[in-house]
Amino acid sequence: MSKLAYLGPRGTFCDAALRRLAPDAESLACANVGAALDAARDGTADGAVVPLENSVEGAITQTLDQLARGVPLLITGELLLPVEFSLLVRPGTESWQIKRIISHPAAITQCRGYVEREFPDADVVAWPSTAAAAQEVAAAGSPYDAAISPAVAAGYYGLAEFASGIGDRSDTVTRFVRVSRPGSLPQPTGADRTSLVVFLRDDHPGALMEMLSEFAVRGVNLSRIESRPTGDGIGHYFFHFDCEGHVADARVGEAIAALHRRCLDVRFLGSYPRADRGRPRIGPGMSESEFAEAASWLDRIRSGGA
Ligand SMILES: O=C(O)C(=O)C[C@]1(C(=O)O)C=C[C@@H](O)C=C1
Repeated sequence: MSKLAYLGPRGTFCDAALRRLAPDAESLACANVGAALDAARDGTADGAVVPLENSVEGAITQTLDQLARGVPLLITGELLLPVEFSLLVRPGTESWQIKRIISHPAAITQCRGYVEREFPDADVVAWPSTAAAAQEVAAAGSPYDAAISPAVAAGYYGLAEFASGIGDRSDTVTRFVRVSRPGSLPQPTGADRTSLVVFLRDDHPGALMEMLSEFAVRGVNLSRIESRPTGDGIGHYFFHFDCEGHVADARVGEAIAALHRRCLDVRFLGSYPRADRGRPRIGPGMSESEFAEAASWLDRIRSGGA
């Protein structure tokens, strides 16, 4: 049975994502995303399940930065998980007693409207995860009164659901990915996504456009682009890309190879089935058979044929 690390403890959205992505896996709760990825890297676990982006909050930058550096890991699967928040309290807690609220920063931001409306004077404090917040509120003598958390954590930690559906939007989704140490890639399914990190060779006019054009001229649709600071001063960035298709597809493989030629470094983060099963629209001249035919035509003319 494989063991997967995740942002714990039991009851986080990450826990729910892991159970959906790998129902038979053993799970290893970690204190933060970095620790979960390190467990996958050093072999403590066979892989990890981590949040990558949220439909309201955008990128989970901690995950992006950790995947871009250090020992490489490959994304082997993704899941879109609807996220619904509840306010969890110790049983018997009344509204006027809720003065200190804790949760994961992403959860706090997604419930800002509710908290400002219902508890305008409360202190809101960031905690490592939603379920860690629930666990803290349940602990004897905790100075905190309420946790923004998935409802399921109430059962795990003996809390009561003071309010449910407290997110500012009811249709929020977080995209989670499963990562593993490099090995074999998931087979192409025709509905795949490829993730990459690109470090520029130098900063010059049009550098971003040159990268984008490698995808555009091969008819590869991008589904996400994110710039992240390298840390080497203001104005220095690297880029995360998600594109439609699998590295085994000629158009995707050639686009990535072109970036490898032109850029300082390209970190391949994996090709894996899309959670929404969406298939790319393949423009004229961009199909596998057309790439293959063009390659054999080139071979022919290079060897003197017509
Ligand atoms: O704290 C959790 O429950 C998590 O799984 C983390 C996380 C996140 O990193 O965005 C996941 C989904 C929600 O957006 C809030 C928190």
